[in-house]
Amino acid sequence: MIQKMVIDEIKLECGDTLRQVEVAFETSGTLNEEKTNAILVCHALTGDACAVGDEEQPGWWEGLIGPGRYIDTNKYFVVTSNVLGGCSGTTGPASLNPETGRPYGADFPVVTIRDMVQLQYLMVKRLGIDKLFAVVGGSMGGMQAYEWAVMYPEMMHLVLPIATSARLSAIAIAYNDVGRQAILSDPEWKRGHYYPGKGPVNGLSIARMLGMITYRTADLFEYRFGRRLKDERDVTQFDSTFNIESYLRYQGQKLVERFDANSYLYLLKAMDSHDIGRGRGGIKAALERIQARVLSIAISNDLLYPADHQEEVVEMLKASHKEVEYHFVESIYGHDGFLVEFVKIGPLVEQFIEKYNTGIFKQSAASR
Ligand SMILES: CC(=O)SCCNC(=O)CCNC(=O)[C@H](O)C(C)(C)COP(=O)(O)OP(=O)(O)OC[C@H]1O[C@@H](n2cnc3c(N)ncnc32)[C@H](O)[C@@H]1OP(=O)(O)O
Ligand SMILES: N[C@@H](CCO)C(=O)O
Repeated sequence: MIQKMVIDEIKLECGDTLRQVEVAFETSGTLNEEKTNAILVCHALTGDACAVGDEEQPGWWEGLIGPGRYIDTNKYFVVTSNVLGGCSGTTGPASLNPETGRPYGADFPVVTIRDMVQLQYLMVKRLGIDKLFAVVGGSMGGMQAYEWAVMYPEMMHLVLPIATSARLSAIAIAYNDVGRQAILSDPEWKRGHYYPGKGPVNGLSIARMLGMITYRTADLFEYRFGRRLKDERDVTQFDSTFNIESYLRYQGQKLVERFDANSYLYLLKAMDSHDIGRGRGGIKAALERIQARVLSIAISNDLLYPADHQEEVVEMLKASHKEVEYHFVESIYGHDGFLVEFVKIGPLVEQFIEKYNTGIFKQSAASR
């Protein structure tokens, strides 16, 4: 079940201060008496706080987390929150600005991955947790996991960045900008002040279509759709549609129904700004701060977060004598493998966290 808390204020990297910040979060499992069994899960671009879910709403990582699953909620207390700037319960551009009583729209301040993590830190502290057992996340969630380990090195024992990197690649920034331009050039964007209207749904839908191409692979599309047409029309007809086109359009429409275009723009910007070395003397210097043991997982054919970028970070961690484990997972999905390949990723996550849990936390009687 999704809960809410309000954080009085947060000072952002851009210099602005946000007040009365709402945070939507989900908890699963039981926090032990010593408050040592908490795992924070960070979500990707269009994710939300519903990672584990319940009977009413499936969670986007329910294949990985739950009772008796790879991250076992009979043992661990799992917390997930919607990110700052999001549109699923946490304060974002569609929220009411307490100073004007109107939605922020494009007046919402620029937020970074570091700002998201700072808000999560305030939430975790409010929950009475002084040290997390682990922080885990995929994609933009993995960016947050890296930032957690750098910003609050004493706050966790383990960090598990998956399908991500320490800095956003040029190709990912490039794709982000095409998505952004699709939204900005939609006349319904109205300079970001389109509420209570639906806003630039066409632009957002096109941005998602492009996004989906980057989250998957050519092999997957070839295997699933090939050159099959959606209906019996001949390919020489102007309005003939290939199955892959119909699939992408469907995915575009589906996102429009659950996501706010301004949030999409702000989260893309946050991803673009992601570089753990920014203002810290470079990535290697930033990694020096990390105290947690690291499990890094890369996925084959990840167009946005190529394995060699992740391997580069792993080598830097090793050179700094950090404890780090690295795995390369083969997947026809490419980047989105982190949302699908539970049978491959799950055992790696489980073995890593179970290897270190002895002595770090004692299972409370209630959770045995
Ligand atoms: C970490 C995060 O927070 S990210 C947020 C996670 N995102 C979500 O949970 C929502 C987005 N969902 C997804 O990205 C995917 O569903 C995943 C990754 C969870 C699973 O991927 P897949 O099993 O490959 O699903 P896929 O991408 O093929 O989509 C299937 C949908 O496409 C539809 N579809 C398939 N082929 C076609 C076609 N030719 N034409 C139109 N629609 C099609 C299916 O009917 C199905 O519809 P439904 O979603 O309404 O049931
Ligand atoms: N499917 C993921 C891709 C970005 O990691 C999402 O929609 O957030």
